[in-house]
Amino acid sequence: MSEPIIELHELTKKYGKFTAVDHINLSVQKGEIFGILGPNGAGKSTTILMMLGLTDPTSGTVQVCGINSTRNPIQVREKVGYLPEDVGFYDDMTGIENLLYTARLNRIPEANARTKAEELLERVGLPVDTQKKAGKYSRGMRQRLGLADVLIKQPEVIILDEPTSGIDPAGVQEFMDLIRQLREENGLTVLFSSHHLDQVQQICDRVGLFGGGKLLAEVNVNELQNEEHGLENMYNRYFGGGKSHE
Ligand SMILES: Nc1ncnc2c1ncn2[C@@H]1O[C@H](COP(=O)(O)OP(=O)(O)OP(=O)(O)O)[C@@H](O)[C@H]1O
Repeated sequence: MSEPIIELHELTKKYGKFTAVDHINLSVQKGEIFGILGPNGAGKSTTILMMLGLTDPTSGTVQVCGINSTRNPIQVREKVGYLPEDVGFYDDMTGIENLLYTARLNRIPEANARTKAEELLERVGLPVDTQKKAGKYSRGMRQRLGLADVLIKQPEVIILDEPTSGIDPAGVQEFMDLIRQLREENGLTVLFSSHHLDQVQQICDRVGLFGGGKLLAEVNVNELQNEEHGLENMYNRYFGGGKSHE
């Protein structure tokens, strides 16, 4: 049975006379991996910011886990983990120290926090007892630590913005497998915003194509399964252009 966990209704954001997000209606179901695709300036980030309650809509509504993000931004952020493209850490602290810091901010009891942090480091494939400071981590290690940092508060929804950029191909594959496992084992709902069409096609159940502030189409990725570049062809039908969407 499907159960909507993210619901946008006529969601609109204007900056002066400019409409960045234009009457978007969308329903993402619990346990779905939903892709957000579109060219620069399509309104993807603004939509995500409204989901997180970090910017207010001009009109329309956004609900996540049944909570109105605009009216109750703090409650929403307790349920939603957000991994931005460039994660910020305390660079002079180790991975586990960073996780414990986030755990304290989220009022996770100290005793549980250490066990949880160690479990998560293992889960994302980072060494548990290293003295290496986060400032010395490679890009791929930072993304893995970012994912652990998002997961420590046990969110119901995670929003990943270009999570694989700068990671080598083997690392990308591991990262994607991990996301899928998290959905399967924990019933996590994932919003995956990326310009990498092949990754989106590989991991997502459905994809929303954003353009000019509008949700132009919702694509069921299963229906493209037999087409090697199915999503890319579909993207090009809407937005034109060549192979790269970096
Ligand atoms: N604070 C702001 N003030 C004015 N205009 C803004 C503001 N934030 C975003 N915009 C405009 O709104 C439009 C949508 O921006 P948004 O960042 O949501 O696009 P995006 O799809 O996330 O793009 P990208 O792929 O480049 O991240 C853009 O034209 C942008 O210039």
